[in-house]
Formats: sequence, C-alpha cells, structure tokens
Amino acid sequence: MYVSVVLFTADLRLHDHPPLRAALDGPRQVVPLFVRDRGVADAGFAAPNRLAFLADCLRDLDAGLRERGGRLVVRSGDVVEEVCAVAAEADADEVHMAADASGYAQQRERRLRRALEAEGRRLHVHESVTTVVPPGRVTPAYADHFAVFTPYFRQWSGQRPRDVLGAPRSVRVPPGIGSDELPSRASLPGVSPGLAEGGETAGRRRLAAWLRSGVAAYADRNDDLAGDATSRLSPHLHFGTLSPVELVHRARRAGGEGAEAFVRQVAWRDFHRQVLAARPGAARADYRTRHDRWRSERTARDDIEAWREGRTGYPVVDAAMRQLRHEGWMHNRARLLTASFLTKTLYVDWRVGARYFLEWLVDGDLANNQLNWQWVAGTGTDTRPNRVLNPVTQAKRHDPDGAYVRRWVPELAEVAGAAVHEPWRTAGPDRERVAAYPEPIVDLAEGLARFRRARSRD
Ligand SMILES: Cc1cc2nc3c(=O)[nH]c(=O)nc-3n(C[C@H](O)[C@H](O)[C@H](O)COP(=O)(O)OP(=O)(O)OC[C@H]3O[C@@H](n4cnc5c(N)ncnc54)[C@H](O)[C@@H]3O)c2cc1C
Repeated sequence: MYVSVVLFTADLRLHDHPPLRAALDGPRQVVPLFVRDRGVADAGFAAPNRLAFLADCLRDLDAGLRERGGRLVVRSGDVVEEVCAVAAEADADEVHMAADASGYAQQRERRLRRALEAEGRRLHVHESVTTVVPPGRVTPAYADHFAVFTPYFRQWSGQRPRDVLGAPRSVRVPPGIGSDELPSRASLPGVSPGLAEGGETAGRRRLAAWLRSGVAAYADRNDDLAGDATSRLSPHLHFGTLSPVELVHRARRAGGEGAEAFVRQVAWRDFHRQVLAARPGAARADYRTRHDRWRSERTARDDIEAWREGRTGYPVVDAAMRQLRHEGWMHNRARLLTASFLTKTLYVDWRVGARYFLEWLVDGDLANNQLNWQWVAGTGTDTRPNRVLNPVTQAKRHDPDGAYVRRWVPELAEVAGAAVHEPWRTAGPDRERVAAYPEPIVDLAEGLARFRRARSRD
C-alpha cells in the first residue's frame, strides 16, 4: 500500500486542503501529522492565546478525521526529526505540506527536503496558506517582490484563484503509529478570558454568519470601533482553519461593495507574505530604514509599561490595549492607533510593540504583524513615514459616541458622549468623577515635536 504523510502546519482544516487532497489521490493510506515544533517555541512564538486556540484546532481536526475513519497523529520535538521518524514508522513514500513565507518556514522546508531525500522519500510542497500569489513566487517585472500594494493588488485581482477542493470522505491511517495526547486549552495558564473558540468547525460557522449578515456593510462600517463590524476571521486565517481561497471565492459570490472591500483587505495578507518570503529579515530589521534612534527601552520603560497596561491617559489607546489583553484580539483601527502612539508619540522602537502584540494576539502572525508595525512606524513598504495618527481626533471619528472606550475603560463609563475621548487632566471639569483614571503620560504636541526632531536628523 502506498503511504503518504501529510504535515499540517498553518492549514489546520479538512476543506480545501491541497496537501491532503494530493496525498489521498489514489488508493493510499495517509498519516495526518502535526508536530508541536520545538523551534517555534524556542523562537518565543508559543504565546498562551495562540496555544489555546491551537489546542482547539487540533482537537477539532482530530474529530473531523475520526468522522472519516482516521485520526490526527501529534508529535513534539524538532519538526524535521519528527516527520522523518513518522515517515519511517509508517514506511511512507512521500510527505506533503504547505509552503509558507517566513525565514523559519523556508528553512524548515529545505531541511525537511534534504533529510527525506537522504532516506529515499519525496517532499511535495503545495500552496495552501495563501490565495493567489504564493510566497516566493518571482514576478519578473518586480524583481523578487512587490513593495507597493496597489500594483500588487492589480496583479492579484487579475488572477483567478484555483478551484475550491472538497473535504475528503474517508481517510485511512496505517495502524500502530504512536501519538502524543492532544493538548487542551483548559490546562493552559495565562489565556485571555474572552478568547474566541478555535477549530475549523468554529471557523466555518463564523464565515457563514459573516457572509450572511456582516460582509455587505463592510465597506461602510469596517472602521467603526464599537460596531465590531469586521469579520474576526484573522485567527482562522492565521491557523488555516479557513482556506483563504475558499474565503475569497465565497465572498466574491456574495458580491457587492462590502465583499469587494473585504476581498481587497484579504489581499493585504498575501501582499505581506510575498514581501516576507523575499525579505525574511524584515521580521526583525527595518524594511526601509529611517535611521531612527528610538528612545531606549530603559529610558522609556514607564511609558512602555503604561502603554502595555492601558493606562496612558489617552482613552482610545487604553481601551484598545485592554481589549487586546481581554480578548487576545484588537480591531484594525485600534492596532493602527496604538502602534502610531507607541512609535510616533512615545518614539519607541516598533519592535517593542510588535513583540508585545505577538505575546497576546491570537492571530499574531509574523508577516502581518511585523510588516504592519513597520508600515505604521514608517520603516515598511508602501508607507507615509511621517504620518501620525492623533488618538483624540481618530477616536472622535471612529468611535463618535464613545461606546468603544466606555466598554473597555470602566473608569470612564459615566462620561457621556464624545467627551470621553479627551485625556483626563487634573484641572478638567469632570476630573472628580473619573479620579481613578490616570493622567496622560505625554503631551501630544510634545511627543510629536520629539518625533519630528528625531526624523529631521535624517
Ligand atoms: C500594528 C498592526 C499589527 C497587526 N498584526 C496582525 C497580526 O499579527 N495578524 C493579522 O492577521 N493581522 C494583523 N494586523 C492586520 C489587521 O489589523 C488584522 O488582520 C485585522 O484587524 C483582523 O481582524 P478581522 O479578521 O476582523 O479583519 P477583517 O477586516 O475582517 O479583514 C479580513 C482579513 O483580511 C486580512 N487583513 C485585514 N487587514 C489586514 C492588514 N492590514 N494586513 C494584513 N492582512 C489584513 C486578515 O487576514 C483579516 O482577517 C495588524 C495590523 C496592525 C496595524
């Protein structure tokens, strides 16, 4: 019997799964494998919220495989050693997996190919994580990648994504392959109380609800902080419990302005992946440096701590940072505001903020996080380096009646209307009512002047 191993990575689903479909093509047995990779933990990427979501995903994937006569094999350790060990145990002929963008993922693929070929086995790599332009795909007109979103999107829109693949009806796993126990979210410490449920079942439910009653209004409402009118599909896209190809097909089928705007936003995810695939170093270093001499972490320690804990005295910034800790997720507009506040008002290195986001975000994703941080800090692709988002005017525009701030900052719950967005100064008229709320840690004009002085040195 021909045996294949399917290594699940950032594609923890059964629907529209090219590696699984290829492995099942013909009379074959398959070992569906997930490795809890020591390399990912060593890189500091194993944060509690993502581990909890991942535990849900693995349990759901195992349940789906069992319904089809199979099961998920889970191993822990070095990914290459574990895949080779399982392939040897199962006497497998080949391994199938998805391509991905980060330097780590590219190195993993190279190591795995070498190790498997040394044992006479083949590695097949599929496009399962992106939608249209896959990581590492060279586009002759733009050397190795697109640095500007608009021409990228033009090319992206001109290509029809491949057809959606159905979930398999049955999966036959060879007997006797040992597996670790499946992890469970209940046993994990430090998880946000409002964390969403993981897994393909939850993801498909969310997608169906979004297409039914959310996407049509996306173009008008996606920046409405209190309305929560975005899809919240990002953790499902990050873990691959939803296929981006299926998502785009179904959104386009729904049609209309909202769906178009939504699909354009999904293309940003591919855009960042093709940048990271070509420039893996951009996960750590400036993509396009401005030679910033950021305040040192020691000098800015108190400001950084206030920002992390949501007590800067700027209500919308504090609301967003508290939402992050409570839910492990934050609205895109809030991510933009808080990142701008850290890098351009406090003048703190974008890496400090990016690291903190990765500690908490359930969708924390190297490509999207690091490159969005750089976009805001003005060191990234396609960016306006000196644009600063004023947290007060932005809050009045995107949370006009203050509902978002009042939801997350209970000290301000009694303050009516848009007045809630003003930083609460000692001399202010409502100060007594909001005595528990902190003084602003920085004067906006001073923060901006510091930023402009620093950038004008270039
Ligand atoms: C500083 C900063 C850090 C960020 N870190 C991450 C991160 O770690 N992981 C992450 O998935 N997104 C990140 N984003 C992008 C964006 O904020 C989130 O994708 C979005 O808020 C997720 O919510 P949603 O699924 O409701 O988005 P929707 O508005 O419903 O969009 C649908 C999907 O499109 C993609 N998308 C939307 N906006 C962007 C964008 N700007 N860049 C790339 N893809 C996008 C996401 O996959 C998202 O799920 C970051 C943005 C900023 C400004």
